[in-house]
Amino acid sequence: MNWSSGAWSRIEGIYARIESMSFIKELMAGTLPLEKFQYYMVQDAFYLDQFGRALAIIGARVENVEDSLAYIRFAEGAIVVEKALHESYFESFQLKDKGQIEPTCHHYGHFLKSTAALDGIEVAMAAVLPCFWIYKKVGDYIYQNQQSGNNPYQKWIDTYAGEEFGELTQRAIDITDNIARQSTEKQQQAMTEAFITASRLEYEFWNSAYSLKTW
Ligand SMILES: Cc1ncc(CN)c(N)n1
Repeated sequence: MNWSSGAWSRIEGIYARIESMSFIKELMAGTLPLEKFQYYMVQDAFYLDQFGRALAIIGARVENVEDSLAYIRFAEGAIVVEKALHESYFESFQLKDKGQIEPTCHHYGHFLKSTAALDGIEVAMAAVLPCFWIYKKVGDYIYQNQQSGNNPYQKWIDTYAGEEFGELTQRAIDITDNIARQSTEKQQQAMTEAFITASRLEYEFWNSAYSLKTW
């Protein structure tokens, strides 16, 4: 069995809880209060900045040149493509003040950057994987189950349910599985721990947006 299949089986409970979160249900129905989506977007702009840097650190550290290039491209994608989605929402909300980073985003971003910089490269790759994989799953889940055709959050849904994001996700899974094959059992366990932590933080990220959590 690939490392990724085993790791995903460890987060099935967390993922099931994500699908049934109020934030996700209301996003799917298009009824999520704008205030909660705006909070999420502001925090996510801070998040993407940190996620992009974590990916760039991995790109700089990984030995294989093709893998290095892949992570550098992932970093570019997070900063350019996903941020463009945010900019379009900021524009339509006429949001000028980009606010401040709140506790969950602060914790998650720093977890990713410190793991990318200080842990084994295989652990760093495992830590960033839920950021791709959970979003792809959630995007597909919403896309396949949404009822209303007039959803203000459709652009967000289409981005993560889209083919392009699916290809990036698969590439990240494949590279991480490949490095897991070259890792010891102890290293693989550390990878799984990092994968679980990041998945918990994905849950907390949406949860904190729903409760508008501040310092
Ligand atoms: C918190 C979070 N995690 C993941 C993604 C998708 N890269 C995102 N935009 N925001």
